Amino acid sequence: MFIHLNNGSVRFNGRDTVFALKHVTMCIEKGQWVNILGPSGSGKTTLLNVIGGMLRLSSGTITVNGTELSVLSLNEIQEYRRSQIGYIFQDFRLFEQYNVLENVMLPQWPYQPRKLIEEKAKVVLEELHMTHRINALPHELSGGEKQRTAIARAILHNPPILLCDEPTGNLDQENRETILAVLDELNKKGITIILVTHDIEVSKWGNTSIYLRDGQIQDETTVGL
Ligand SMILES: Nc1ncnc2c1ncn2[C@@H]1O[C@H](COP(=O)(O)OP(=O)(O)OP(=O)(O)O)[C@@H](O)[C@H]1O
Repeated sequence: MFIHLNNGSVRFNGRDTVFALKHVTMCIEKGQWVNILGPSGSGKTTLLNVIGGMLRLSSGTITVNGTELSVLSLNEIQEYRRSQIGYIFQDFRLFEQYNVLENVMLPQWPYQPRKLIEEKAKVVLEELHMTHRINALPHELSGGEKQRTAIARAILHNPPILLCDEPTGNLDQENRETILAVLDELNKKGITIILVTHDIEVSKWGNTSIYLRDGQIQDETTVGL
């Protein structure tokens, strides 16, 4: 099993104690595209963050690609995130002062020679039909172009897993379809996609959908085909 969450719970101890995930068990096979649906506050982003190593479980275990995340040190978790995970967001999270090419290259700057990163970034941006915009600043881009830039940045290091948090939430219908088609192409090349959405139309894409309510998977959900 590529991703195996076993009886995983997340408890936040703030002013109120909140169980964002409650004893969730699920499996995801390599190369799948899994949508996570559910109402606001149901635990979707929490689940994504647990898989991405941004958040530790309060109890239970999660194993990704043979590695149990709870036993990793901080450095090992950072390395896990760097090698295994790409992440895209509804609000794109581009750096406004940098152009498209620089935005794509930035996360890899500490790790590889600049020239090599630039070559790779240009290839990825060409695949995403962004070559004509590599010098543009984020505020000069359309929403779809911003998200294609964010996708290029997220996949530059060839992660096996792409986590998508409402990736089409800020896009019109045409751009939504374009971005989903881009994700579909990446998925066909083998990347595992886990996508959080409110939008039932988006869930028509991919292999399967998980419905969360109040931190738990709903009964009718098909988990792991
Ligand atoms: N850092 C935190 N501290 C305390 N409670 C939190 C924290 N992060 C999330 N929660 C709570 O955990 C629950 C699940 O939150 P989560 O963000 O995973 O939901 P979601 O399904 O992604 O919601 P939305 O669709 O609104 O983004 C919510 O009740 C939320 O208030």
